[in-house]
Amino acid sequence: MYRNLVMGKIQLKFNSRTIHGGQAPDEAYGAVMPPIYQTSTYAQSTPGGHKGYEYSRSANPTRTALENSLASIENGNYGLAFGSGLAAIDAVIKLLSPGDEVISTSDLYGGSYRIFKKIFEKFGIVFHFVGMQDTGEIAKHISSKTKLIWVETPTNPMMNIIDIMSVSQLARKHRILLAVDNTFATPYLQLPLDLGADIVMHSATKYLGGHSDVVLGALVVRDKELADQLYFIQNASGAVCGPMDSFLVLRGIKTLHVRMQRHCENGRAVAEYLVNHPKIEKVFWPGFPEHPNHEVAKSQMKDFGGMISFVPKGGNYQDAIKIVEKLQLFTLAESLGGVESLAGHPASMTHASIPKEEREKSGVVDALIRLSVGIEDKEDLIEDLRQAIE
Ligand SMILES: C=C(NCc1c(COP(=O)(O)O)cnc(C)c1O)C(=O)O
Repeated sequence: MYRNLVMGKIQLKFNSRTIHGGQAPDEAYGAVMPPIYQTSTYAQSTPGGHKGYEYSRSANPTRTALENSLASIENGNYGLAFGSGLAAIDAVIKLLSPGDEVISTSDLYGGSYRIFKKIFEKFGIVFHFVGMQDTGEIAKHISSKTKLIWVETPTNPMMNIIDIMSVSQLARKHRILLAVDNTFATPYLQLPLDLGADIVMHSATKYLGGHSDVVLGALVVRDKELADQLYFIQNASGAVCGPMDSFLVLRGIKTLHVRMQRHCENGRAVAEYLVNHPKIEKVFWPGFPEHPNHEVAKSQMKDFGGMISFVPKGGNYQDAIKIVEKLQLFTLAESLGGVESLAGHPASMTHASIPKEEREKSGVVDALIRLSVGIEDKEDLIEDLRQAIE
């Protein structure tokens, strides 16, 4: 049970669990960092006579250390690691059967929309995309066929906030699984399992890895039966991550708490600069009291993160492109959550797989710019934005 991780007689708090959670010095030589077991197979003294590992798709000691760490930081009992965030999502949807229905937030990562619509609809899974800022809207779409509610909060890229506890109460009432993509917030800011979710998912490519040097996905659950179903899918489908990537995310997690503090501090400074800028039309950041669900954000988040989206005044496609091309410290690139600040143009990059009329319904207009505010000096970040927007 990783929730109550104890070292000796000390019940560890979150920051300590990012460093020690799920890990102990290696039994062989006392290595403090879990070794990278770069092996696909393990000697057996007789068929089945192994030391708990027989083939690295099924289990690998470095991946096990990462899965234990993931369970520990999300207050779960079981962690699972995959080759990417979308591979983790793939595993969750494979819990379902043809004819089952999923209610998903209508503002979500473009790749998540794509795997739902372009991959799993072909196998008979029905997806409804709903504005989830009001839990009542979700309830209107529940039927006897609804088996999963898929939440991102904050959402990518409109920064909508969804009330996890409220949605979990609705899901539980109808015996529907609730999965929360916790990529933008991370467990430093938000603990979906504590708020009633059944499954937490991460693109660990982002804040958990934290250095833009690995692609990896994660799931964390508390229920053993659900964990066993997901471990079966993980092994049977085989979309696992390797030991080197597992090591990189293990190392990233160790500084998650200090990095998130700086992401939040810099995020606030950038959001406040933009919202007071005469050439900026609208800024989307859950830390503003004017944010539609700011009170929900305050109730379920420790702080408001480093992800921000904004629209330049009178903005169109060209205005947005001109700004992102002029940025020098913010790097124009896909992805988010690394130590370096990144800028993106969702309409033509991360959300290009969503049809224009569909994405514009949730506010992803051609002029929208998304920022992943890193941990550089905030004065430099603001100067970069000033010269790009002027
Ligand atoms: C690459 C980007 N997003 C990946 C992502 C994913 C997919 O994770 P991958 O590790 O890229 O497969 C899932 N959920 C959220 C909220 C995400 O943001 C991006 O938004 O730039």
